[in-house]
Amino acid sequence: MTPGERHESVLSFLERRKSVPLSQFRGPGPDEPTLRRLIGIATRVPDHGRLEPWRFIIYRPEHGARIGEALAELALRRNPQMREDELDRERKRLSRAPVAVGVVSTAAEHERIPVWEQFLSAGAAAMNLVTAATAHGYAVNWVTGWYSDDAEARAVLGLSPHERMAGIVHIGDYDTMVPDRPRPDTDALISTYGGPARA
Ligand SMILES: Cc1cc2nc3c(=O)[nH]c(=O)nc-3n(C[C@H](O)[C@H](O)[C@H](O)COP(=O)(O)O)c2cc1C
Repeated sequence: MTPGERHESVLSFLERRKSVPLSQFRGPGPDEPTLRRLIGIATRVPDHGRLEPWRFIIYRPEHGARIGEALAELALRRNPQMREDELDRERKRLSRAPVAVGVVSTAAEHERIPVWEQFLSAGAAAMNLVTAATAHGYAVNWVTGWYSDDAEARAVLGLSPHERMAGIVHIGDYDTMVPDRPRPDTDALISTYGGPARA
């Protein structure tokens, strides 16, 4: 990267990037070296204080099936009225894609760096993983769920009590381009501000 060097193909890619519905995922998805490269790119994010307040858990479908079973058991304990189709959804949560990567926020109180900023860095890492995997040609979808807000469920997913799941990034192959969803009206989101009015 040199000053002023323009990466037009990257800009054009970012203008078109979109997620693929999980129903369209198929194998084989990334092999281990490719996945590790993508996760390496995910770590290349702004990180105030260089705390590295994130880590990554790789869930392959064979492990995802076992974890899903435990999640379904827990979900049933939380809500004994759950229907069988809902339980089945829990069972399959981590085995719907060739690989799912848990982007874990390890944020902790720090004398100088707010926890909020550490959370944001984990979100940036998750987005970098989404972008990198999409750029590699994979189907990608960033999902969270009730398990992120449930301490026992987080333990089932391999998290320590103080950790939070920023997102589970599903990665696989796909065959069909999906239509884009409506995108925000950027002009409506942008303003300029010159400071408070003087009395
Ligand atoms: C933190 C976070 C959590 C999400 N969790 C879910 C989820 O649990 N279920 C879901 O269907 N979509 C979820 N999404 C949205 C999907 O990623 C969605 O497919 C995405 O917004 C599509 O937009 P894109 O095409 O710009 O990637 C989540 C998004 C974010 C940022």
